[in-house]
Amino acid sequence: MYVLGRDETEFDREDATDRDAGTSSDDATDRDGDCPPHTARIGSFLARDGSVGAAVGVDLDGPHAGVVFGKRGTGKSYTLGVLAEELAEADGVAPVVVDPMGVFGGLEAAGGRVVDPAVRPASIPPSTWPDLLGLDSASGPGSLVWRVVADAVDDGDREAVGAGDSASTAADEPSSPSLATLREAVAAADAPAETRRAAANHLRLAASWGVFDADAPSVASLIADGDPVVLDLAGVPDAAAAAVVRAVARGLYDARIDGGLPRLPWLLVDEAHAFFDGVAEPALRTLLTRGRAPGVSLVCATQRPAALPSVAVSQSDLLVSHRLTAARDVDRLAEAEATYLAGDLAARLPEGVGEALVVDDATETAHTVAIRERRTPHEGESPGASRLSQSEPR
Ligand SMILES: Nc1ncnc2c1ncn2[C@@H]1O[C@H](COP(=O)(O)OP(=O)(O)OP(=O)(O)O)[C@@H](O)[C@H]1O
Repeated sequence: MYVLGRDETEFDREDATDRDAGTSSDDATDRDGDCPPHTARIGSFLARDGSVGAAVGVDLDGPHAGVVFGKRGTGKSYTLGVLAEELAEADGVAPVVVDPMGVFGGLEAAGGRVVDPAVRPASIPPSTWPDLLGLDSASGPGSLVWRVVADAVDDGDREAVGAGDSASTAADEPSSPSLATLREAVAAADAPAETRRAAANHLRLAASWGVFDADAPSVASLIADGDPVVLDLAGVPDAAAAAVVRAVARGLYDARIDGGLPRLPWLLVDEAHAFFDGVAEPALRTLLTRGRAPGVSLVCATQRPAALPSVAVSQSDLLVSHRLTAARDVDRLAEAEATYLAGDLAARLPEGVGEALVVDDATETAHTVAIRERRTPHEGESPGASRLSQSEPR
């Protein structure tokens, strides 16, 4: 098997080129052979004549940053699901899937759990709250919310220390005010009535999102057993979904820094473009630029590569691109600035669903890969009129 993302693959680059072209004599053995430990088998090399070559895996021994690109319906979510299945079976890792479209429920067949996301208000920094609520932080209501959250979090920390909580317990499960507590603090604040009313209204709106819970379990405790956790964000308002992604991304990073997570977490984010222009952005950026040091992997899938910051591509050591056609999206791919990608990139992107150009920074190679079929159900079928007319009673 050819292992992407691992500096010392079993084969040298020349060998990989042979395999890419489907000419290696032991292709069949490799295709059907066992998967080496700490490797995710994602598919097989695909030759230009359409023949399938050696198996291709992704290194799971160390952390990675990756992107999965492709036009609608080319197989991005499916590919993310294949990776999640492999992570479900691997030792020492823990996948968390951000599922904005509700298409990863099939991972339950791989031992996964679909959870309604819950976030402690304290896991969103006080300075971020005005933005989260759509308030200008320089405005009266915005600065009031900022101040009230900061005071409530400080009070909570003091109480935890006063109650004799050990530092580590406080770090694992920091106490958090509830939204009701925050609203009470707003009502009692020394501020004009109009300011208090506006701040309270925005907090009430946030409560209606249904994702804030002062007693929500930490993400580290959710993934303690290593089984996949699917955060079902279907139907959750954009701002609330962004808050969830922020809290989870930061929670994984902090848990690894604090030593509170014995596994290497993999955060797989579908429809990732939706999270790079809101409150989740700083946490995702942290994972992209600094996540690998403590062992946190991030894989972002999107149909709109141009909507991701350049850093998403420049920091990724693994790039999987299904078909793209828009020039601005292909340009973002080209920002990988890899000399081995020189030439007409758009022309190198495979046409077929489930086929991808895979760029591996570790070995500085690019290959066409046919992503393998899912073992668990994929729920991302686009609704088609023909399929609907078959299932609807007439
Ligand atoms: N590797 C594959 N093997 C077999 N079928 C696949 C593969 N990848 C994708 N498909 C098929 O293509 C369909 C679309 O794939 P998927 O839902 O992943 O698209 P997508 O790129 O995420 O689309 P969208 O942008 O609309 O979310 C799947 O439902 C599945 O039927």
